[in-house]
Amino acid sequence: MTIHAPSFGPVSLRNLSRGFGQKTILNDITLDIPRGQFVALLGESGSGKTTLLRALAGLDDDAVTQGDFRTPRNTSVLFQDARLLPWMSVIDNLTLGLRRSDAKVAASAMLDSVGLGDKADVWPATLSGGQKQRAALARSLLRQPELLLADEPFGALDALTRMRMHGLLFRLVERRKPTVVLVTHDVDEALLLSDRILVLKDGRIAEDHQVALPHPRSTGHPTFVELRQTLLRSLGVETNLV
Ligand SMILES: Nc1ncnc2c1ncn2[C@@H]1O[C@H](COP(=O)(O)OP(=O)(O)OP(=O)(O)O)[C@@H](O)[C@H]1O
Repeated sequence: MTIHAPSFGPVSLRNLSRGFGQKTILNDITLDIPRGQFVALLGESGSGKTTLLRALAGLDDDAVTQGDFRTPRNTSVLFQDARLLPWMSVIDNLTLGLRRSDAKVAASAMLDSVGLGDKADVWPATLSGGQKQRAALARSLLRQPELLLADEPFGALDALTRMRMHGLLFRLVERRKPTVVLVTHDVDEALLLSDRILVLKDGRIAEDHQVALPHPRSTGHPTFVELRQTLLRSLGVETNLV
């Protein structure tokens, strides 16, 4: 399936393929994402979501494209584990490698905005899982990325913390409007946050849904419920049991 977004955006790839051994994981994927769009990437386990994200992040030299492959230089990646360096304070983790004279001030402000203003000088090991992910999010956004790639960033968090993180991510992203690709297993997370939902299946983008619902979204909205059922069915979940 070839997907053309309304305008040529910061992410543009043509005929991306990737296999491991004899197994094709991504099969000729073509995708355009307009600037500032929030895209959620769904798919069953093993469908290739992380493989696609790694290719977009430029972390996979063996992903093959024919023709265009464009992503912004200023891209941040957020993983399921926070990947903070344990021997550096939280604020030093944020400013590491950041070349701007106001790095400390900007990092402090970013920590404030994720609710970790009082944790600047502590070791990462003293943070809870949710706090670590907030620090990782702060580190990513401090780079003011044009593209934020997030691979199940809330996957390891409990349900309540996850809900808080949804609100936080949405508010922070609204400020600067980077383009976002969020890999998730969670259909509600995709529906609550994104402008567009892609479903990866059999190596291809099998479905491409626009989510034209205003924010904040209600899980009870009829369009939400309908799209939720469609997506769950696509993911092989019996919706009458949900
Ligand atoms: N480095 C690798 N070597 C061999 N096979 C790999 C490698 N990386 C991924 N794969 C295989 O590619 C397929 C897709 O993996 P990928 O991690 O992209 O799926 P996913 O959709 O992100 O899965 P999940 O939702 O379970 O995280 C899987 O079958 C996986 O075993």
